[in-house]
Amino acid sequence: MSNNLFDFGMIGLGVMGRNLLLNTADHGFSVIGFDKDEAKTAALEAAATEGTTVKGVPDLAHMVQQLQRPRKLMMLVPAGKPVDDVIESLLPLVEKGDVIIDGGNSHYTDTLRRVKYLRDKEIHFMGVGVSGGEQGARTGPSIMPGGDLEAYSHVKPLLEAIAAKVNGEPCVAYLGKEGAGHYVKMVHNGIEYAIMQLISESYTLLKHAGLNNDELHETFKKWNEGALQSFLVEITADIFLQKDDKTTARLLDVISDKAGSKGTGKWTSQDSMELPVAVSVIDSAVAMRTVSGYKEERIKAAALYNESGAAITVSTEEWIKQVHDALYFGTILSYAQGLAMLYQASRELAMDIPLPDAVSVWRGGCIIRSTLLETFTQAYKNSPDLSNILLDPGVAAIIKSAESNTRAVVAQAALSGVPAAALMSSLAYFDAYRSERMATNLIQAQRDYFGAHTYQRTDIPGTFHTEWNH
Ligand SMILES: NC(=O)C1=CN([C@@H]2O[C@H](COP(=O)(O)OP(=O)(O)OC[C@H]3O[C@@H](n4cnc5c(N)ncnc54)[C@H](OP(=O)(O)O)[C@@H]3O)[C@@H](O)[C@H]2O)C=CC1
Ligand SMILES: O=C(CO)[C@H](O)[C@H](O)COP(=O)(O)O
Repeated sequence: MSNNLFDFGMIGLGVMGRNLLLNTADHGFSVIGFDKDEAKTAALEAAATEGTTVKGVPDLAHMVQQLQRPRKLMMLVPAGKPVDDVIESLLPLVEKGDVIIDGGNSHYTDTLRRVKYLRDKEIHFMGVGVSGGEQGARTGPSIMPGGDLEAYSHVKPLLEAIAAKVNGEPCVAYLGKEGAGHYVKMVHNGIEYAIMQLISESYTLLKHAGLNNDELHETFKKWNEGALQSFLVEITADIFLQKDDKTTARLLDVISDKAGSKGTGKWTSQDSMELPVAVSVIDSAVAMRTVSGYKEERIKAAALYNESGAAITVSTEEWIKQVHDALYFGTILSYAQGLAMLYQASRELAMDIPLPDAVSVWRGGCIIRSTLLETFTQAYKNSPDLSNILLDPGVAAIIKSAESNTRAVVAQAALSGVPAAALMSSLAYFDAYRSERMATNLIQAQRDYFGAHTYQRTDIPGTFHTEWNH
């Protein structure tokens, strides 16, 4: 710490801000934090590792005055108005050339607006996605920065120090202009929703075959030692064992099935439609969280439509293998759709997102980290401008190996009446994507029939309209 000035300041000392700041201090940076909740500010220093330089201050101006220039400040406050409020409180305190970072889950259009607003005042504003939850923030998250390169040069050493490491490489890279960091984080979360939905469908399909919590734990634990190795499969295995501290049940069995959400999955679906890019597995995941909220209607519908579905016909061992492959297939389709969205957004929104770097950054620290990302890294090494990872021969070989079991699971889910919207969606997307000729020629005919919307022909160039025989 030179001149008694601090290297880095944090505004918002909740789950993410406190842990990221302590992580930063552990890497030799002197840090200072402020939260409008005085109790959180007061608790900061006691949580620091011995020998690190960490200070909590109850006043924002006091914090800003104690930062080295150009000042490097991050906020980790809830998205929306709190971010604008923090910016307004900072404006009288910061100077030309300072760097303000929003590390929360802000919508990228808000980030674009804020970048412009602050650029006019010669303040750098960076939208930086951070993933890894509480533990990741404390020990090494995946970090997705976007913004101007000059600002990035000021914070690069610090972000590289605190990020998760994979094979010694930090899980952070410059991901493009202005809103690119938050765009990549939004799509990361869309993929997160899709994979979580696929895992929950796999859970219900295995339960349908009679697996209890201990067997589910063993199954997911084993899966996590193989091709499905990932953070989400790993924590799922743990979840089955957690005991409830209020009853004799396992905790999972007493958790309500109404799923919450803060909106990033929905934003991914909404923005995919603007581009447009098809992210149907993500859409299904968002829709299923919504359906989960219809609890009272679902209870009535369950009584009305209570026919039991067909039993599973294969052995439990074979069913576990089939569900494994279906989850693997669906997971690849989730990444494929998210990455295709980034590919398109990078061009349409002129954000210059380097896809190989985005994939590399996701390999460690974040919620969607998995060994599959090594496969995708290789795919981008072979072909850096790949529009969809399904077109990579290595990925195609994996998909083909899992395809037949995926079909078996989707068919069985339909016959048994087990909800499996994301798995079904992944297979439906795949079948459309691999169709040289789809049935959408009929849609074109219908559009021209009722609305003279015109169509193109397969044999003659040009645009045509027919007076259909009504
Ligand atoms: N939790 C997670 O796993 C992840 C969260 N994120 C994102 O990170 C951001 C922060 O999340 P998280 O840490 O979980 O949220 P928390 O609610 O735990 O912490 C936010 C903190 O910011 C404080 N705060 C709000 N407004 C101001 C202000 N104007 N000035 C100073 N402090 C303020 C809040 O105080 P008070 O409580 O008094 O309002 C609170 O202490 C969000 O955008 C979230 O979506 C990203 C990745 C993972
Ligand atoms: O950003 C995160 C992880 O990367 C959040 O933890 C996650 O998105 C939570 O979202 P939701 O509450 O909508 O499930």
